[in-house]
Amino acid sequence: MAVYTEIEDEELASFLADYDIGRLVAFRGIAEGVENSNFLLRTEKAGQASDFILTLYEKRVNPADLPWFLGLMRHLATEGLSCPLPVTGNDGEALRTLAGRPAAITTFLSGVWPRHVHAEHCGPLGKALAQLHVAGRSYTPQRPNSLGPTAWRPLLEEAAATSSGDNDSVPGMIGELSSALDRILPAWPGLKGEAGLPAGQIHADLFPDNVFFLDGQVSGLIDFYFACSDLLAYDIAICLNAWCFSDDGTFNVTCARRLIEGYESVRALSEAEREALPVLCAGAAMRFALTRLYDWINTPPGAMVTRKDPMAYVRRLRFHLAAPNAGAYGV
Ligand SMILES: Nc1ncnc2c1ncn2[C@@H]1O[C@H](COP(=O)(O)OP(=O)(O)OP(=O)(O)O)[C@@H](O)[C@H]1O
Ligand SMILES: N[C@@H](CCO)C(=O)O
Repeated sequence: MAVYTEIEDEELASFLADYDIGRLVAFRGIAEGVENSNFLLRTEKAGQASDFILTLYEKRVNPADLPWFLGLMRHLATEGLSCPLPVTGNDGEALRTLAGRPAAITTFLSGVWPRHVHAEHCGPLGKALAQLHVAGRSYTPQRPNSLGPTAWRPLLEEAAATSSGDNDSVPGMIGELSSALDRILPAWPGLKGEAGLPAGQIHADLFPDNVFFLDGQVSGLIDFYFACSDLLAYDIAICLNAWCFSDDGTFNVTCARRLIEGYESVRALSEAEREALPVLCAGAAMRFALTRLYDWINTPPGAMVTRKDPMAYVRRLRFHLAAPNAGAYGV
C-alpha cells in the first residue's frame, strides 16, 4: 500500500480552498504504487462530479525536479497525449505543499492497467511510447537521468554497504550485478552528437501499471516521476523488460516484435538503435534490479508497501547478456 503520509481533514480542507475545483465529496487513499502517496479526490461543481488524483511526493522524487515533471506532463497533454494534466491553484501554481510534503493535483484518467500482459497490449503500447517521444521533442528543458549508467555503480555499492547479510541470496546478487556492470558500462552508447543515439524526453518507468487501456487501446499514461532526457531507445528497452517476460522469466518474442512494430508505426528506429538493443536492455534490467535490491535491503519492517523482487530483473539481465544481437528481440 503506498500511502506514506496521512492527511488530516482540516489540512485537506484548507489545501483545497486554494483551488477552484468544487466541493469535496469523496476522498480515499490508493493502495497501488510504491513511490508516492496517491489519493483519489471527487469534487462536485455546479452539479457536475469530477475525479482528480492528489499526489504527495515522497522517497526518490527530488522536489527541485517537480516543476520539470509537471511541465512535461502539461506539455505532453497539450500536444494531445493522454496523460495527467496538472491542475493549478487559484494563484496559477500546480505545485504546492500538503502535510509537510510537496503536493499536486492532476486530472484523473479512465482505463485499467493490464494485470496480465498479452501480445495484443504491446502494439498499442509501442505506438503510445513513440507518440510520447514525438510529443516530447518540443519540450526543451532537460533533466539528466539520475538513475542512468553513472548512478548504477554507486547504487550497487550503497546496497552492498547497507546489506545486513540476513538474506542469503543478496551477496551473490551483488557479485553478479558487479560483473554485469563491468560488461555493460564500457559498451553503453553515447548521446547523438557524440556519435551516439537519438535522445529526447523519455518516460523511463513505463511498466504495465503505468499504462491504462480501454477497449484494447491505450487510454492513458501515468507516473512521469522518473521521466528524464535520455536515449529514446532506452525507453523501448525498459518496456521490453517490463512487458515481454512472463512470470516464470521466459522472454516472449511475439510481445517484443509487436511492441517494436507499434513503436515504428510512429517513429522508425535507426540501425544503430536496433544494434544497441541488447546492451540497452541489459542496462534497463540492471537499473530495476538495483533499485529493487536497494529497496529490498532498506525498506523498514512494517512499512505499508509491497517490496518488488530484484531477482526477476537479474534473470532478465542474464537473458540480455546472452543475446547475440537485436535478432533476439524479433527485429
Ligand atoms: N491520473 C491518474 N488517473 C487515474 N488513476 C491514477 C492516476 N494517477 C495515479 N492513479 C492511480 O494511482 C495508482 C498509483 O499511481 P502511480 O503509479 O503514479 O504511483 P507511484 O507510487 O508513483 O507508483 P510506481 O510504483 O508505479 O512508481 C495507479 O496505479 C492508479 O491506480
Ligand atoms: N516500476 C518499478 C517501480 C517504480 O519505479 C519496478 O517495478 O521496479
